[in-house]
Amino acid sequence: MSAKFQPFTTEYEFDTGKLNPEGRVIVRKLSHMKEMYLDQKAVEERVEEDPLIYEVYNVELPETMAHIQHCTTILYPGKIGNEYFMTKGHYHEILDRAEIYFCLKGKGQLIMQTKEGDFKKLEMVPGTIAYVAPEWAHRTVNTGDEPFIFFAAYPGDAGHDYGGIETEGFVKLSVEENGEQKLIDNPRYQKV
Ligand SMILES: O=P(O)(O)OC[C@H]1O[C@](O)(CO)[C@@H](O)[C@@H]1O
Ligand SMILES: [Fe+2]
Repeated sequence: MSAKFQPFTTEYEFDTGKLNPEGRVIVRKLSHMKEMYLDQKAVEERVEEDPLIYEVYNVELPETMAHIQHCTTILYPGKIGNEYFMTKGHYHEILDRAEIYFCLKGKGQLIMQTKEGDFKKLEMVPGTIAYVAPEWAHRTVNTGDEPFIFFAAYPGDAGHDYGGIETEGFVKLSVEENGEQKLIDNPRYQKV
């Protein structure tokens, strides 16, 4: 009797950060996440141009606990107003599912929070392995001037819950002020 699922490899392309085969690709432009940036005037000014913010290359696997989802994310450099390009960010639908990030290129931040309002920021450069512990929502931010690329792996059944994050965002926002990166309180955030 043979196992139901066969082992396989996927190739990481060092120059682009893409996977081969590409798998399931998620493309997020500004128009897909307009309400997530604080400066809505800056959003309106940029939305016609609709900059590409990030792409995720997902190895296609069943969404069950038996599997380990894995993907690369290419988060482009840029800002909307003074807020750095970032991913949407999410809790896992099954809240206590963890995740591992491995930074491959560029530099950025991993910002995290719990439903109780705890907040944590980790800096990521090539070689950094970050552990997103169970119950922490996670978002990445590109604070550099080249693509920020990382590999992620997480339990197959974790799912994505964008709930409150789509409407009010994270506890803190990552912005540039006078040429310096800063975390500021998010005026829209309310503890659920
Ligand atoms: O789902 P979001 O928050 O838009 O961001 C995509 C992120 O989620 C993951 O696909 C998995 O949690 C990451 O690899 C990726 O960066
Ligand atoms: Fe996740």
